[in-house]
Amino acid sequence: MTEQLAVAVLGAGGRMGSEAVTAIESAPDLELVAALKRGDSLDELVSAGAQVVVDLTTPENTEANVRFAVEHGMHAVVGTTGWDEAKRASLAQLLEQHPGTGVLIAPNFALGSVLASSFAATAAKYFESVEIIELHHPDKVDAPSGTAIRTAQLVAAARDAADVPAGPDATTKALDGARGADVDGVRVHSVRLRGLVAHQEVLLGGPGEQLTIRHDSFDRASFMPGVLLGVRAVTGRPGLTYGLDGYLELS
Ligand SMILES: NC(=O)c1ccc[n+]([C@@H]2O[C@H](COP(=O)([O-])OP(=O)(O)OC[C@H]3O[C@@H](n4cnc5c(N)ncnc54)[C@H](O)[C@@H]3O)[C@@H](O)[C@H]2O)c1
Ligand SMILES: O=C(O)C1=N[C@H](C(=O)O)CCC1
Repeated sequence: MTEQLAVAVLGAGGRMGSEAVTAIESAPDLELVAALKRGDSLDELVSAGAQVVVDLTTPENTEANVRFAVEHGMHAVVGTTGWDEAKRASLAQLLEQHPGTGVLIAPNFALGSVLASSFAATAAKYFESVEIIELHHPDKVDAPSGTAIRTAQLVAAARDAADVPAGPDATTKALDGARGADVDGVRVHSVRLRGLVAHQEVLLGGPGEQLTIRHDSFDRASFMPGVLLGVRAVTGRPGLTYGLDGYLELS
């Protein structure tokens, strides 16, 4: 039998972390060697011999956690939000000093969500208008969601590459926030509602028509195939990968 990959979870007491612990424990090729909660020392990752660290913590803590992992020769799979361009650039620099070490930052692990964002980017240049509505549970601390930010970035890059002008918008008078957040020129609207898990709609409008690309995560089980895919693949993907789409064959 081939050796199991030693995996640690950070944020093991949280909604996603507890689900990831169960998924890793159920995978025959993976061994859960540490499950750290808030307040536990990161040194436990080293003493446990973790090869891959899964970070599902909070936007304030994730950067320090991941940098610690890389500095100690561990690969990391990161689902936590808050990784803006400056933090990613700084991490990429750190990874240059640790050749062979890989980090995956995945704003969304659900394969359907990754596909939906990719489809939206493909469609974006064919429509005058694009706006995003993301809808999540009310215990979420960040807005817009990491998924919506990533989707807006992909959509904006596709429109820029095709020289598509900004979408029409005659608004000159609006209450603060009424038109949502501007992410690279794409309007993103955030809904927080009890009963929801994680949902997103990309609305694409042209003369007389609308295309809506919607994805729903009804349960956090939806994220686990992507977490496991990331854990298994990251050891062979040195450097920084932003988006699970980087590990899939999407074009
Ligand atoms: N990429 C994805 O597919 C995906 C899916 C769901 C959630 N998320 C993101 O994952 C993050 C966690 O989401 P959640 O719903 O599980 O939140 P949560 O609040 O339920 O869990 C976070 C947990 O991390 C713990 N924590 C904080 N700092 C820690 C540290 N240094 N070490 C160990 N534990 C620490 C907290 O005590 C908490 O238990 C959020 O940023 C969320 O947006 C990503
Ligand atoms: O529940 C959350 O929090 C989620 N966070 C990620 C995001 O911000 O996009 C992924 C979806 C669920």
